[in-house]
Amino acid sequence: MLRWLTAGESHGPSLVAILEGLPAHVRVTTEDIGDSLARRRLGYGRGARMKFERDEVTITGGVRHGLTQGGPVALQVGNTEWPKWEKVMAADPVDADELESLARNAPLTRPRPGHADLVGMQKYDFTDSRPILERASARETAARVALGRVASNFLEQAVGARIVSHVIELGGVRAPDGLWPDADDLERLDADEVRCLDPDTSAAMVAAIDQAHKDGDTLGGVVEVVVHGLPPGLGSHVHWDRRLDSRLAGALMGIQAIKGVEVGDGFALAATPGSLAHDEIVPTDEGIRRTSDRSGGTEGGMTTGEVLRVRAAMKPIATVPRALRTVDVSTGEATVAHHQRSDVCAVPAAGIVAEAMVALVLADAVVEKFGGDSVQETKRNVDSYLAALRYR
Ligand SMILES: Cc1cc2nc3c(=O)[nH]c(=O)nc-3n(C[C@H](O)[C@H](O)[C@H](O)COP(=O)(O)O)c2cc1C
Ligand SMILES: C=C(O[C@@H]1CC(C(=O)O)=C[C@@H](OP(=O)(O)O)[C@H]1O)C(=O)O
Repeated sequence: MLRWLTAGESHGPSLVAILEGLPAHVRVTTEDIGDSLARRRLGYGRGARMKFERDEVTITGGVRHGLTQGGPVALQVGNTEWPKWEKVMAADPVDADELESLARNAPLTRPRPGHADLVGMQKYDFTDSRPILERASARETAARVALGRVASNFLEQAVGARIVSHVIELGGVRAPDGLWPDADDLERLDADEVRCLDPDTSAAMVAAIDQAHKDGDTLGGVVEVVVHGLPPGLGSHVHWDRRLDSRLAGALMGIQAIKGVEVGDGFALAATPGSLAHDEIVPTDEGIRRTSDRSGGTEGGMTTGEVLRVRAAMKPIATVPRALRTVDVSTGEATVAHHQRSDVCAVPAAGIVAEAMVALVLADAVVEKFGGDSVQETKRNVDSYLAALRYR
């Protein structure tokens, strides 16, 4: 079993993360993780913070000379904003007069609709939304992406699986159906401002972001994560919580602002007659194959060996510049929500976070099915399973 955990606040000194349960000999370096973190910062429509926040990653445990050692992998992503927040976010008590003199520390009493602010204050008994928004912030996704890179290196080295995401809808602009990337399209997608495969759609998405920016508004969209090279049989049909689709859906819904998940053609299948909704099975010279990939590479909660496709729908950024109505909880008066800076659209970045979550779930499923204390052992187990597969 793989376990992972993150800690840290948006303006604290750093985020930390631990991944436990990976075999030894997974090749991974600080540079690999830095590359993945840089991909999360790409994307047209992100706010001011992305221009000056750097993700300073340090691996602090579990890796030696570029190889995992079998113990928990621990890492830290430094927040370069920290010096400005040293007092406001200090772990130890700070002199009350000094704190009061800091404009940055003024209590946030106008909770933002669409954020954890209000309900978090109610639940955790705070009169200031700072302690809530610091942890609810999607800054935390940097830690997940860092762990996701370790998991995805493992998947590639043990199984040969490769993960890539793309944006299929943004601000209501939709890419043509039936278009999904090969693993080799990753660089091309990263070079596109909104990580969309189709250049015309990409241009329309960029225009939609410009318009939203002008209007003081924000946008959401849909990302699709595509995984090539998975063996059949990850997950299981035998129990709801062992189903891979259920585990993937939970992981994707666990990303801030994700409000819907689809596996394969998802909701569209609900409106399709059964004769056209499934992937027919045919004999070919290369063995048994499916004629299409509407199911997104899972049947009965298990991978089929076809391309895995899962989608996540992100709501528009909740800190809307044209601020939304709220209540000032210190007075009970109607007012508008506080707004400083924020992203206009973070859908391309959400795709990178979704890749990380999918990588972690799949790595867990691989460890569960194939075991192994070294990657070599996992790979031998995968190879022997594939060699013995009936009905290939
Ligand atoms: C990559 C990424 C970046 C985000 N950036 C912002 C942002 O700049 N401003 C904002 O208000 N919300 C941002 N969000 C979304 C909020 O964190 C999210 O709306 C909030 O957690 C509440 O959503 P929930 O109800 O789904 O948790 C971002 C989300 C993601 C995944
Ligand atoms: C810092 C990141 O994203 C942040 C996520 C976020 C939110 O409310 O979720 C709000 C913004 O932060 P701030 O309120 O400090 O401007 C984003 O920049 C990041 O992705 O690294």
